[in-house]
Amino acid sequence: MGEHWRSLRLLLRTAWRTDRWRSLALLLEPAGFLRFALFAWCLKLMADGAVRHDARMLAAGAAGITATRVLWFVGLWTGSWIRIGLTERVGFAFDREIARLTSELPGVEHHERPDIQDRLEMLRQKQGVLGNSLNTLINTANAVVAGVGTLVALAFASPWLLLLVPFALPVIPISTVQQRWYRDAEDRFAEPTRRARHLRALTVDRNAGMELRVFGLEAEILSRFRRTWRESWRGTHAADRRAALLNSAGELVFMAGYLGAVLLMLWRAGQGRATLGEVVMVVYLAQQVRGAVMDPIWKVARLGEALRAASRLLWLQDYAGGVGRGGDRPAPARLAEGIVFENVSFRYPGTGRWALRDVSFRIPAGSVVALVGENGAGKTTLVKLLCRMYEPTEGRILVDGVDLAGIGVDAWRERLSAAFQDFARFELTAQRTVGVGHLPRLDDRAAAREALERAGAADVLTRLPDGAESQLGGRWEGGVDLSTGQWQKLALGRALMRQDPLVVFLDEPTASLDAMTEHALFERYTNEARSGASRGAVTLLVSHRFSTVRGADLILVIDGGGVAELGPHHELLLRGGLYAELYQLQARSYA
Ligand SMILES: Nc1ncnc2c1ncn2[C@@H]1O[C@H](COP(=O)(O)OP(=O)(O)OP(=O)(O)O)[C@@H](O)[C@H]1O
Repeated sequence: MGEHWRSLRLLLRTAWRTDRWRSLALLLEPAGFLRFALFAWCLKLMADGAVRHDARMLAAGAAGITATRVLWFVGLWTGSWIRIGLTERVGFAFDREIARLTSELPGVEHHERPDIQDRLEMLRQKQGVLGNSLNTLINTANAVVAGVGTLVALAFASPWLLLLVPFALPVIPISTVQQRWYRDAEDRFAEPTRRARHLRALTVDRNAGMELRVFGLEAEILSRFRRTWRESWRGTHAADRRAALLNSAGELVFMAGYLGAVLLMLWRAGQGRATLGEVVMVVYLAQQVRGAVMDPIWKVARLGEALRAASRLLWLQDYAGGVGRGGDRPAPARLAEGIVFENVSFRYPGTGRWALRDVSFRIPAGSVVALVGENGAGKTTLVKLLCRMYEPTEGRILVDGVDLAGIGVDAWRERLSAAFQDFARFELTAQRTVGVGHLPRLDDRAAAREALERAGAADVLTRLPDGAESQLGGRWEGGVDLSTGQWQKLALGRALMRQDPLVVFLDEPTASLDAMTEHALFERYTNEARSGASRGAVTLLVSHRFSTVRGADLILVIDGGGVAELGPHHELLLRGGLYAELYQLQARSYA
């Protein structure tokens, strides 16, 4: 219940902050829902006026009916106008909040943990419900006012008629049970739903398109998509079927009560204890009783769905609020000693396996270090820890003797630069695709050109129709498609935009380039890094190409999540350990 109140407060607070005047105006709308009771009362006046040949009574009833209809139309028109405007704004406010929370999360845990992915997927699915939640809240208030008005009018005609209410009551347990079924189905089938979306995304993914065709996977993916989608809907369909059966049973019970109420009024009229007007009023109102009881309950159930969606947003707010952003120390202006890993161990959240175990080593200030090791050894994990995508499970990372955890995440990130194997394809102009590497110089033509030249990637611009101003991405008007290698070159240029990074990560950033180009690029990077040595900047390169790696000052060999060897190329060769073995294996295959 406490969670529901929090969700309701979130909803009202968002509406209030979004548009105060519209929020206030909306409070008036429920008052218009007394119209059912007023309408029935006017019908009674008309019928009694006709029987008694009382023209004034008849005219008052007719005028009342006309007035309630006119008021209803005016209220509906202005109410909808206000409501649509406010609902759109509130929906947008929620969309913006979700985007803000997910994009401002400091790490990538939410991208990589399946349980968080499931929750985010559910939130995404319910984004529409959440956007419409204010509408649902007002509908609920309207239904409650209409229901109470109808019941009061009935009691006024004959208190006995309130006996009809219990016939409509089975809807309460029915609705509670139905809600539980739907919620269980939602939670149980979140995983297949996410999988179905992934498969659907694969069918339209440009990168996957080639492989799907070469391997003849289209039919297989489609059939898996169909199966998974069906599986994901199985729970909801089963809940739908069971809900429909229960609703029919509830309907039968109410019909019995309604017939009883009409018979009671006819009997009373026969005894001369009720007027024709009262009979008409009851025939009209009695059929509203089910709505008077059920509508608020249904609307409350819908509101429950909206509140559950809001509670998922609250969960995201709590989750985002609970993720630390490090201490408040600034990043050092320069590195004097270097970076030390002190007994660092790391387990990805939600897994029982150590990705890194008791890792200790030192990267001297101003050095270029290559990370090598077999697939899954832990190289990228090490890079992620240094980028602060995750914090070590055990141990410490020291930057010039200061615990990295005590430095603010944002302050630290401002001093990093990186190019990754899974680089982003920012479909902006070529200038900005590079410029986002250092936002203050987003549109600085000279800076972007210089960064591209230093990355050996200036040729990409010369091949574009409008040079740096060319729009990238084939799906945009006049947009140009680039090859993977060209995209990668722009990503490399981006990594050189920041002027004074303390650490530069190159995590297989040249995987789409040939070995010669990679070698030449790395040499250039090494020179770059050494020119930054005055600030003590460190470059960390992850590569599987030993011809490239050998130029580094130090080579860190990772094996099974631990440090196997550390030293310069010639030393490691002489040592005849894992590095020497891997190096010679690759050299022989090249020969
Ligand atoms: N998000 C994740 N969640 C759980 N385990 C992960 C995650 N990412 C990596 N791992 C596991 O951590 C270990 C180290 O992975 P990592 O990506 O660091 O290897 P790597 O040396 O960079 O490999 P590669 O050369 O293939 O890129 C592997 O066993 C991998 O399965």
